[in-house]
Amino acid sequence: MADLWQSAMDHAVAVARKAGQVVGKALHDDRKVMTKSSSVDLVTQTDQKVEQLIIRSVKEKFPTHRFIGEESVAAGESCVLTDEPTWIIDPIDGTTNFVHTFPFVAISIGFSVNKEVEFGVVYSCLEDKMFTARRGRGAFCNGAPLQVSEQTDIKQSMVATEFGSSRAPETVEKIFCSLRNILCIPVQGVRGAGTAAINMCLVASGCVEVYYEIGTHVWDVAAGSLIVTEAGGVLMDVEGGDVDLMSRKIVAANSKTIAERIIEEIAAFSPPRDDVLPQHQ
Ligand SMILES: Nc1ncnc2c1ncn2[C@@H]1O[C@H](CO)[C@@H](O)[C@H]1OP(=O)(O)O
Ligand SMILES: [Mg+2]
Ligand SMILES: [Mg+2]
Repeated sequence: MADLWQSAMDHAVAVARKAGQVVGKALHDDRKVMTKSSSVDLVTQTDQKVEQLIIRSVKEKFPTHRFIGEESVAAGESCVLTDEPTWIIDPIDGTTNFVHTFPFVAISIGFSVNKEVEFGVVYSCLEDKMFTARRGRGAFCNGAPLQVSEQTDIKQSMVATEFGSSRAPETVEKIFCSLRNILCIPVQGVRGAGTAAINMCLVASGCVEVYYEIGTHVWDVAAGSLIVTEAGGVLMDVEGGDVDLMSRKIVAANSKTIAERIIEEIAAFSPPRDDVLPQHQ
């Protein structure tokens, strides 16, 4: 059903662009903040409004498709990936950035069939960069092909990561342990855009060699995962195994060499998986 997925992808691009306009407008007049799991896990009316806008628009065109949306899961819906065509949506990836007007905010839409991501759309709306990938057909930014960096030396590499939303002392300890180990390899720099989806697009674009994080959710990484692999990159678990998008642990790198080198330095921990209740811990 290749043609059907292409029309779904075209729809995803169109609705992501429309969502980006809503986000861009709300940046100036509608940033009323609420909290979810903790005082640093933020949500706004715009997150909820944009998710509803996307889901409504997709349902009209593809009434049988399923959804996993960040804000729907936060409202109690299940987060289980089946073999059915499923839209995996993060309406605003980078809500903390949005609230502070820090200029990296993305709409992330992944689409999976038989538990495999068929296409991914990440719209970095404040930069007006539309990142797209379709399985087997490459990754693009505003239509231009993307290619990961060719760097093989970790000491000449840039690393992206985030501090996440947990402030539990044991978690913060592990995050800083990994960060210190990696900084002292030494690598040339450590960066974080404040959004998992854009960090993955930075790997796909060749700006950073590797992004790793523990604590991401499936809606943060579904679309970006295909953009990275279609740009020639690799995905792994932080402990070296195969990536599992529900496991909340991800390494996205330009190569297996760089991924494995970073993994040596990561102090791993295991937050509750996305597909077991309760959500959002
Ligand atoms: N305080 C915080 N700092 C950074 N990321 C946070 C965060 N709270 C939630 N996150 C989420 O965790 C992801 C991975 O770092 C981010 O892309 C972001 O997605 P969100 O904006 O969609 O919630
Ligand atoms: Mg997110
Ligand atoms: Mg979000």
